[in-house]
Amino acid sequence: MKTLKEHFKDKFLVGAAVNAYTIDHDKELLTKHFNSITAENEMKPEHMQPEPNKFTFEVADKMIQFAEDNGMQLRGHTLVWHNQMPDWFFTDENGNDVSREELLKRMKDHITAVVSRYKGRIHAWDVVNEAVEDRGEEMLRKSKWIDIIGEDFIDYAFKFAHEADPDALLFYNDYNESHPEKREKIYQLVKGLLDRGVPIHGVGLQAHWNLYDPSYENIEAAIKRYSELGLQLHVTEMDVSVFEFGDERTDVKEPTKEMLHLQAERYERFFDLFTKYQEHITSVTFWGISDAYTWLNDFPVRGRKNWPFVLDEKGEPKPAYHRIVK
Ligand SMILES: Oc1ccccc1CN[C@@H]1C=C[C@@H](O)[C@H](O)[C@H]1O
Repeated sequence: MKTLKEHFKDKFLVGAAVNAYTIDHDKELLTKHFNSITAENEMKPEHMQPEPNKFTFEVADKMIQFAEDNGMQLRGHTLVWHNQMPDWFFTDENGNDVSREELLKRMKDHITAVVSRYKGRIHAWDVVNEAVEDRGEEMLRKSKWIDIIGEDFIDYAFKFAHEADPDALLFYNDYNESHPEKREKIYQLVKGLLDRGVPIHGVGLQAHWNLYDPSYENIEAAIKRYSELGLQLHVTEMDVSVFEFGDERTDVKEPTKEMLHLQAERYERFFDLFTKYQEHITSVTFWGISDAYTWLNDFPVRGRKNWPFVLDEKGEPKPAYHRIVK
């Protein structure tokens, strides 16, 4: 039976999100199936610069070394986001918001320190994560970034990253990327960046999907729409939850046969779409390695187990695996 990376080797990279534990514990499974990794949390600002001018690179250094030692690429995640930022980033010594100039300096210093450290070693960066508002008239979500700097915080983030590593592929990354309303906002945001000459090279589709949503039609429409921008597309955080978003039931202690069957159906159709658009989609990353661990065990319901991947809790292929590696 072919491994994931073997089966898709002529189509796109196949990646997995890793953490400080799985990079060691799941080394064999990682090197068997994947040729790309992403740090699930360890390269986010709260982990990379927890205190002003105090960078903690140890785990990230270990991950990039693991990737290079095993012929893998590494996707940097993420430089500018409204979540998982260290508290100090937006405030002065009195706890007040810093000025636009000061926050731009802190943004530049963070991006320059992190991106230049891994210059030429990190294949792609999620420069800005989840800046678009899900619903309503507003294009961009409220955040300390937009409150203090303004809407051009996004332009600056990409410019600083490009200055630090001109060869890195720079991505805008978001979830609910296939919902028509948000799709159009993401499209307009990225088109605006391109029109202003901002160095952006790709759109990251997080692909946090489930057994019921989004529709194949909406996914295909999103892939086609983003492809019109002429940029690379990365599926960056794929998982297929067995629960519909908003379903907070806690009575399911293991996936039912029906769930596994529907999940296999969905995964097959998803990867058929990725294959159909492989000239645009150059990387597909699962937001974990196997059902042994997923962030969905705690989101949106803390402590509620989920089984979103194609490898089970023992790292063995599930029905979905056999429908995509066919
Ligand atoms: O942040 C969200 C809020 C609501 C829905 C989905 C998301 C997805 N957000 C992702 C999920 C997990 C984190 O580890 C990733 O860094 C983030 O990009």
